Amino acid sequence: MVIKPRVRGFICVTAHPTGCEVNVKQQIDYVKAQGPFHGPKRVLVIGASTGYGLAARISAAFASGAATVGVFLERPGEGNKPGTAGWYNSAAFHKFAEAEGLYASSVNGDAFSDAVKQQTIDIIKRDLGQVDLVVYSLAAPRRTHPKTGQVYNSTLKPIGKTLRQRGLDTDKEVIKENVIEPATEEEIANTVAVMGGEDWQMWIEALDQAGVLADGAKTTAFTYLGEKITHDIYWNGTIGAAKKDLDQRVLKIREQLAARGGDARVAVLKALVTQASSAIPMMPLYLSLLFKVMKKAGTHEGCIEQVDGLYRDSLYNDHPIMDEEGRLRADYKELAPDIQAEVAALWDQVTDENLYELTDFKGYKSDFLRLFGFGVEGVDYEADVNPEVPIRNLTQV
Ligand SMILES: NC(=O)c1ccc[n+]([C@@H]2O[C@H](COP(=O)([O-])OP(=O)(O)OC[C@H]3O[C@@H](n4cnc5c(N)ncnc54)[C@H](O)[C@@H]3O)[C@@H](O)[C@H]2O)c1
Repeated sequence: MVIKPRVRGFICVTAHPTGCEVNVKQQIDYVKAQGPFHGPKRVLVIGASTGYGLAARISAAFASGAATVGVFLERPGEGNKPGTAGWYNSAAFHKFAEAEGLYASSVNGDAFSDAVKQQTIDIIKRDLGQVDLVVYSLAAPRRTHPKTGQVYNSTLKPIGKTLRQRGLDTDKEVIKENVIEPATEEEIANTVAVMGGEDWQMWIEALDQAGVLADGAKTTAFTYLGEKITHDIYWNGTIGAAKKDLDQRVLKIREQLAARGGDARVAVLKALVTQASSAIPMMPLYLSLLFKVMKKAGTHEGCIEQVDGLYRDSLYNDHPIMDEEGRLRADYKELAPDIQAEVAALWDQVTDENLYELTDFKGYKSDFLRLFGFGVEGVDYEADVNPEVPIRNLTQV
């Protein structure tokens, strides 16, 4: 069948297998071009199919030669219905890894569940014995608590005040004002339950108890801090409350791993177009402006540059880039004062008419479509493709 993009708000409901494969290949080529680094050899990535988690898996495998186990929640193509981008990315990852003799195994299922944790532990025990790095890169809208069965939904709302903020309607391509009412206490708690650190901690505890964490094992979970422009909706909002929970929980996890020479760190990454971030109000406008300013400054980076840099400059570097809170920082180019000042100065000047001139909305849209394998150079989108693409060595839970 011929697969075309079908965009519904901040999601594209179709994905292109060939485009996704080329995207993965380009990321592999990027990390190889940086040369090998002395990193982890056995890696578990939770949230490994798209965005930052996929980049973490690619860099570990193709630049550090690691065997990888990936956990994700994706849907395969069936009949005339395309699968999700994360499915096709993972199929491509497995194919390229196998071609180079790199071990890869994946688990498709709910990472919050006990069943997926157990299955992952069984695979590690059977095939790798232990892992020396666990990357936690989940971004999920809801979580079923494994012990109580309670379902929590996360929200993206300010805390303590109504937020009126400019934003971009990406469908109609017009500037609009978003008015978002403050979150209730329950909404805050629910968002922390989904995107906070409890599940990360549960993973590390389960892995440790099962004896599959090697001596010296490290773990990292990703966060975003941002600057003034994004603070109301992000750092000081519901999602920020969840991210602050990571900062608390990491202390306990660090203590646990440090006892055997390991370490746990929250890593701060820059804002980018991913399936998770496009759902955040005002992010499309912020990102369009940020891309414009960072591209002009020559400091623009994507997921793979960020994460590959995080490994080399911090996670596997004797002199990591670390802030006073003990977080690893890969976001410093975004937060550079001149970059933020320019974005802030342009913020109120953007209109429907000058959108394409003042901002890099063109780049935003193209990055968004690329997430789903569309608009990728060299791909023939008129050609027939089979939406059913198998992932080798996949365990379905
Ligand atoms: N995108 C950004 O701008 C940005 C910036 C800084 C930090 N981060 C952080 O990076 C992390 C990853 O975000 P992303 O933007 O790469 O997101 P993403 O949407 O691209 O990836 C999310 C991953 O989680 C998996 N997933 C979701 N629900 C799952 C479930 N129930 N069980 C198993 N897997 C599940 C998906 O399959 C996918 O692999 C998040 O913690 C996010 O807050 C993102």
